[in-house]
Amino acid sequence: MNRLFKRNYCKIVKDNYRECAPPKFKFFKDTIFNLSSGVGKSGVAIVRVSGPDSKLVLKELTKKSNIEPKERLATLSTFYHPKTNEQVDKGIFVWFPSPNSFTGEDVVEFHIHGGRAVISETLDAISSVDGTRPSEQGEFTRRAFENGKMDLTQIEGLSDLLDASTSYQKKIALKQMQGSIGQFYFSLRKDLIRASAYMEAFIDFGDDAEIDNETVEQSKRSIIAIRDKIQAHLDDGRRGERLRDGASIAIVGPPNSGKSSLINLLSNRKASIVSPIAGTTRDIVEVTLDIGGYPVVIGDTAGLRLSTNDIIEKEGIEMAKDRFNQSDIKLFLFDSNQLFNLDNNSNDNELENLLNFIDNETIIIFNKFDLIKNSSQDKWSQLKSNILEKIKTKNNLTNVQSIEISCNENIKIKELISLLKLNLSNMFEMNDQESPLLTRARYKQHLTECVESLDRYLYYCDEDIVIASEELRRALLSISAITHPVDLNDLLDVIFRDFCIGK
Ligand SMILES: Nc1nc2c(ncn2[C@@H]2O[C@H](COP(=O)(O)OP(=O)(O)OP(=O)(O)O)[C@@H](O)[C@H]2O)c(=O)[nH]1
Ligand SMILES: [K+]
Ligand SMILES: [Mg+2]
Repeated sequence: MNRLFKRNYCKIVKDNYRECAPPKFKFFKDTIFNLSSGVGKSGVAIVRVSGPDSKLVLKELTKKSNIEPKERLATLSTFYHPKTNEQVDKGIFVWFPSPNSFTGEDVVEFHIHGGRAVISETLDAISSVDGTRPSEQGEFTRRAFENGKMDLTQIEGLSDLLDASTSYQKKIALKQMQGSIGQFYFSLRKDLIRASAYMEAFIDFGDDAEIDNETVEQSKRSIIAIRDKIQAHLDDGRRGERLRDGASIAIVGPPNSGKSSLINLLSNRKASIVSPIAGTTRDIVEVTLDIGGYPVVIGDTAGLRLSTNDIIEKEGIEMAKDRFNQSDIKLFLFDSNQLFNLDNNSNDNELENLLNFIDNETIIIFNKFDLIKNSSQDKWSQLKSNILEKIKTKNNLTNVQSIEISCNENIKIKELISLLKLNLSNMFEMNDQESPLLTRARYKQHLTECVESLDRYLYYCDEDIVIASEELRRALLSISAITHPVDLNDLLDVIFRDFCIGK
């Protein structure tokens, strides 16, 4: 490669890197404060102060004008109101000097007794110090972002962490808050910069560049590889969606097999009407649950009686079928006793048709197992394996999962839950190490735009190098926008609106 070209190439890479470096410190003038722990009476409350006058606040509240607080160590102290000199509380403060704090600024935390009067007097004491004001919603986090302590994906991870209601959601949010997804996008961006710098240098130098075709081809190949990596990340098989909305589980089966009894048992409440009348459930009854730390939405459905003439029931059955087809995990419930008493020689069309539904994502549940007498167990086992074998051959399945339970007698319900956990963990944790979970629609949008630009680049790069290079630049902007968007204001307002006052 020509030396001049090489130098130009390096300069372009450097400039681009600089462009996507995290922002510099902002040096906000105001010192902000607020209650950071939950509102209401509590054992301990935490009031956080951030900004240039944090140390002044500490001096005023401790009445020690030459205090040299220990860094990031809990110190017991009495706190006073600077105006009245009255004692406010006795508690602990922790001093986090800039830049080693959450916001990057000087921060002091007061750990005080969590009574309403103590909290309000402490806030009043702090507000009486010059240069301080109460924080706005999410303002501490916003400062952390604007001072380059966190990128936008980390902040979104923090927001998810505060919202997480299951341990799996918590695990993913914590990873994201610590930068997993941000680093993934950052490294994609770096690769893209390196690959595209060849193109830019080529344009700047034109024919003088004396770069061989092989160099251009190589740059093209690496761009194709990056494009494919982003596309693979985009094709995440709804994993991100499931994380947010929960995996979808459907309970289906013939009428009166105990579907509503099962959803009530799993959700520990009377969510759906149970009765001995076949055809009780008509609509889909949904319950959001945490099973083994995974978020799920379970739907109870109308009993599948394929031969019915009742139009309302028919409608319910259609809904049940749709729900079955859209679900990640399907629980197909049979009444063991009913199966047991079927006349072996009769060709039960209804049952045959029902068996067609069962696929790889189905767990077959033989409910009402309490009704199978001990003396009939051998006969039952035989019957069961015949049915399972039939399902396998009929639907071409290598394996079917099944379990015998009783909703009324609480037989093997724990085992059923373990089986569900196993299926959920296989589903949620798969490919976890390959690329981070696509957790937000916002990322999806930017990445899709990025891939579209790269596709246009690949289309144009042999025809019009200027257009092609412009597309590369756009691809870079799209991916940068995920962690460090150019037009921030609207986006930040939306994000920080979700945070509480003291965060
Ligand atoms: N013996 C016994 N009876 C059960 C069991 N589970 C449910 N039942 C009874 O079976 C009847 C039907 O139960 P449901 O839960 O309403 O059944 P379903 O499948 O929702 O019925 P549809 O909504 O009409 O399709 C009720 O009388 C339940 O008490 C069980 O494990 N053992
Ligand atoms: K019923
Ligand atoms: Mg029901």
